[in-house]
Amino acid sequence: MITQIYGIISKEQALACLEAGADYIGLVLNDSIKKDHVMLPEALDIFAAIGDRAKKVAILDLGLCGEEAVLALAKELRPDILHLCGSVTTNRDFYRRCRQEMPGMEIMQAVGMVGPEAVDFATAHAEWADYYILDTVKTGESGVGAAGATHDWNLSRQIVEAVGDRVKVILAGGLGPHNVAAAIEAVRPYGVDSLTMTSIEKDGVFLGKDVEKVREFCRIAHTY
Ligand SMILES: O=C(O)c1ccccc1N[C@@H]1O[C@H](COP(=O)(O)O)[C@@H](O)[C@H]1O
Repeated sequence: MITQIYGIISKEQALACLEAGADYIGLVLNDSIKKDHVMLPEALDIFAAIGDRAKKVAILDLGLCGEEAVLALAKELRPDILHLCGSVTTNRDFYRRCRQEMPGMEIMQAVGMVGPEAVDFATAHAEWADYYILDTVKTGESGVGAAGATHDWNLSRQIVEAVGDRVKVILAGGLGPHNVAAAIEAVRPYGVDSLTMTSIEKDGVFLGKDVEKVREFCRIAHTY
């Protein structure tokens, strides 16, 4: 079972999460819901510090970004995995362009777990993406993720059963040390992801990662 840790805003935090057991490290460029984003120079610094010790994952499509801007940013940052969860719609031509212009970069498509239609979406697009990240949608938000809340794991399980032999499925949404074992037992995904429940926030302001919670999250997930 792989672990993906989001909310990385400095190279020190990236290295601490690596040491705590993160297999994939995620960051958000330019804009974010929780203000856990970084700008390009910091992102380049963080990815350089990680090197090949973890998969480097990036969300580039929040805010006003369109497909051209996302591709241009991807060419500069060169993530191992492009995580699509915001304004760039699921578009087969865009996926093709990513593969042609950024060979080797994998695509992680967010699936908003809003209801049974998520299972239909995941089944219909299974040959497009390398990964699905099954994530919660916060009421009133246009993107998928950073909700800090779980969703219906029965639907997630249905997606793993339907496409898990073709797409690597990562479960996200409100996961932390307190519930990751139950989530894995219920869904049996390829990996698990955490932002809010392994972070420090004060009065709704994101302050960084809680490395001991990251360590516990990774320890539990790695027993599977
Ligand atoms: O990390 C963010 O700021 C972010 C912003 C917009 C969409 C998605 C984002 N992050 C992804 O959401 C998951 C789940 O978050 P949580 O654990 O429920 O708070 C996070 O790990 C990222 O994959």
